[in-house]
Amino acid sequence: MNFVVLTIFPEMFIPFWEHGIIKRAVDRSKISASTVNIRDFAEGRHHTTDDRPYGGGCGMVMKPEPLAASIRAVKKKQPCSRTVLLTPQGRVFNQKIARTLALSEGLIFVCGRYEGVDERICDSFIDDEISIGDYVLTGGEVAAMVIIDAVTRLIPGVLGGADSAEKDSFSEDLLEHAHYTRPRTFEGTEVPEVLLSGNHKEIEKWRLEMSLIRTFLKRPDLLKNRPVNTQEMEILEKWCLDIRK
Ligand SMILES: CN1CCN(C(=O)c2nonc2N)CC1
Repeated sequence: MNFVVLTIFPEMFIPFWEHGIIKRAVDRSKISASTVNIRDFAEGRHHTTDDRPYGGGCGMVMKPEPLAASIRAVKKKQPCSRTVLLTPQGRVFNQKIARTLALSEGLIFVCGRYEGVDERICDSFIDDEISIGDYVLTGGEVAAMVIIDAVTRLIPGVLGGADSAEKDSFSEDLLEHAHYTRPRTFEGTEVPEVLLSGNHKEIEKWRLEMSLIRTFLKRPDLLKNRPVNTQEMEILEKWCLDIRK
């Protein structure tokens, strides 16, 4: 997987590439990660990347020429990569989209600033418009980091076997069960007995139960259209929870 981020603030990504899961993935050659400064593709003495909006109004708009030139330059090296524009107008990012993006050969993230990018870029150079949520950021960079983090951990071989992504929250469209570690008693509160039993069948059953109940209580929307198998329905019925209400 090749990640390339087009931004006018490449320095934002230096610490991001140098820590945690991203660094481990780069060191293990599971991903490549780089930035391209859009300003390097802007003409004129000041390498201007933005201008006033046609039709008037407040704020500035990112000019199409530097964006087009920088996207073309990257696509020339990575013709099979998908271009992703970070924008509040995009489909809202979730684990399902992360899993799909993780199958791509490469992703080129276009990080807008100001009021956004010239619409002609969206029309002719963008494969995917993605939002990380219904709020307004100052730029697409943080959104790109969120997506790169979530996608990288899904790439085979990036997470060690012990912390594989299969049992994540949302891996089966359920929230994760509660987690506990030592000490066994913390400020008078005990770890659930079943987790100390060594009975893996019971532990798995408890974990599924906790995931289902937590999802029902915290994110019932995730259950609304999710097929529920017999075992799961029995658990929900045991808790007298009707998910179809
Ligand atoms: C120009 N700039 C405006 C603000 N912006 C976002 O709010 C955003 N990006 O991805 N999810 C989001 N929400 C990114 C682009």
